[in-house]
Amino acid sequence: MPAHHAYSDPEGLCADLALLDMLTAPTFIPAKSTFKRRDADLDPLLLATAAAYGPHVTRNHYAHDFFPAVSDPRAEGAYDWTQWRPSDSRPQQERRPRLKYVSRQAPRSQRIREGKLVDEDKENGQAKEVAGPLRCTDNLPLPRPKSPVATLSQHATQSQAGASSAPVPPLLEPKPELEVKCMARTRVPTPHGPVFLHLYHNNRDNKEHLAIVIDPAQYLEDSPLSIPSIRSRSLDAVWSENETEMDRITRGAYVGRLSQSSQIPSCPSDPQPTITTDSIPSPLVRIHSECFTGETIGSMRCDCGEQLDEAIRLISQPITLPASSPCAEPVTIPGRGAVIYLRQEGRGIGLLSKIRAYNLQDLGHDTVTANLMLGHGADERGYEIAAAILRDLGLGSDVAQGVRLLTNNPDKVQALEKEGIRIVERVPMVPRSWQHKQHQHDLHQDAPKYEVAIAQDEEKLPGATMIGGGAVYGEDLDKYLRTKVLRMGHMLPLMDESP
Ligand SMILES: Nc1nc2c(ncn2[C@@H]2O[C@H](COP(=O)(O)OP(=O)(O)OP(=O)(O)O)[C@@H](O)[C@H]2O)c(=O)[nH]1
Repeated sequence: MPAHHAYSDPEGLCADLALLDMLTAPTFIPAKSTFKRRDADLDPLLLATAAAYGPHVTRNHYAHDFFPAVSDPRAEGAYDWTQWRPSDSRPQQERRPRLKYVSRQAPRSQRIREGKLVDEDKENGQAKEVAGPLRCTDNLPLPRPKSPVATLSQHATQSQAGASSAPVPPLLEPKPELEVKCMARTRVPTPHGPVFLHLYHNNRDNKEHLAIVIDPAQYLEDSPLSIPSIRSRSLDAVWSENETEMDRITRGAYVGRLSQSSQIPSCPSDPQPTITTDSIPSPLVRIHSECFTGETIGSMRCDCGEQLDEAIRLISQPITLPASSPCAEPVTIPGRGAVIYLRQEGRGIGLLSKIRAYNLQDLGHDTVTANLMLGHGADERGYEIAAAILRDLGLGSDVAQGVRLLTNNPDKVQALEKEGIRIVERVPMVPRSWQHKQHQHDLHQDAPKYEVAIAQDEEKLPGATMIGGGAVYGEDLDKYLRTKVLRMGHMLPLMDESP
């Protein structure tokens, strides 16, 4: 760069400023006129702009220190010291004008917070959307700060109090109190019977988590017992004064079975019967994490597809209640419960990392080590949103019956209990191939390989996901399940150790 890149030409200066304006404007503003051609060896403004597009420099930082010569003519390399005299006798206006440019962009951190900027995915160098709460047509209450970690005034007071005072916690932005809202609900017929699919938004992440509610008793006009329906409070709420009955029905806030002849919007105040008999078991609930490979393309590296189907099947099983007196008939009620389907692909590490982890597994590492080698935790999932969805559905609260949780994972039980969900029983999820193996073992010692038995027995069984009513099996799956038991503490007896 020439030592004296002078802005003695005011026309050139204006053109540069207009160009900078255009390049740093929050939205693209087409140039009003063409820019004057200048033949500097290296134009510092263009260099600065190019540099600002690099990975670690934001555009509004260029004037601070990247090209110090722009704002300070005495900075290193910027000033021709051979011209220096003890006192510069030239009048002020003859000196080189200093370029002062103030970007109109907010600081990068603020733009990221406001969701106007995409952050960089450190792992693959691609831009990714910054996670932020979903905002669209919903009317979630404004986030309320819980108890801030440390306020500015606390910081000021404590730092005045001197070094002996208690350590000041770092200034962190308080997380907004978690809110979930069921945006829509609809009936979906499945091989196991009808389910109500609920789609949730929340103010913590930008994922669309789901609840698959199994409660066909809601269709029955004369239910044998008064059992409370599993319904979303946020869905049944009135969202605005202007909401019409048709608006409510379209988003799924209706009762009974929707048809051309039955269109009854629900009411937030619809009375819910309380369970009067102890003999009705608590609803069966599964918290399931998304697994594209297992659920959609039938991967047999894991049992996720099978587990999703098995959970819906188990929850949909009719429940036979014991007869209340020797001469009374036993009563059968439809199955009740829900699968909360969390978008936490790959135990929270995402599909990209999970695919990479599979390659590491092919090299001989187990699922836990593969995650760690990629710089992730063994399990990065959280269950606050699942708990909030359960509460919204009236499941697992203290006043309600509590839930029976379908899982082998001790972390899930602990995390949900920490969130205040009452778990009255843990129901194990035994892999179907292990159930078969056990069955074959019980029948006779030299049973055929369980894979063959499974293929013959269950090939045609209908079910949810690509796996349907069948079972996944094979070497990959066995390794996966063993790692869950041996390294993640899953409560499942290993086949070779069971009788
Ligand atoms: N990182 C990683 N994630 C996997 C792998 N295989 C499956 N997953 C993910 O593991 C999750 C499955 O977990 P869940 O079905 O909730 O079950 P769990 O927590 O293991 O325990 P259970 O409730 O006992 O089934 C899904 O998000 C899958 O995508 C793998 O090899 N690596």
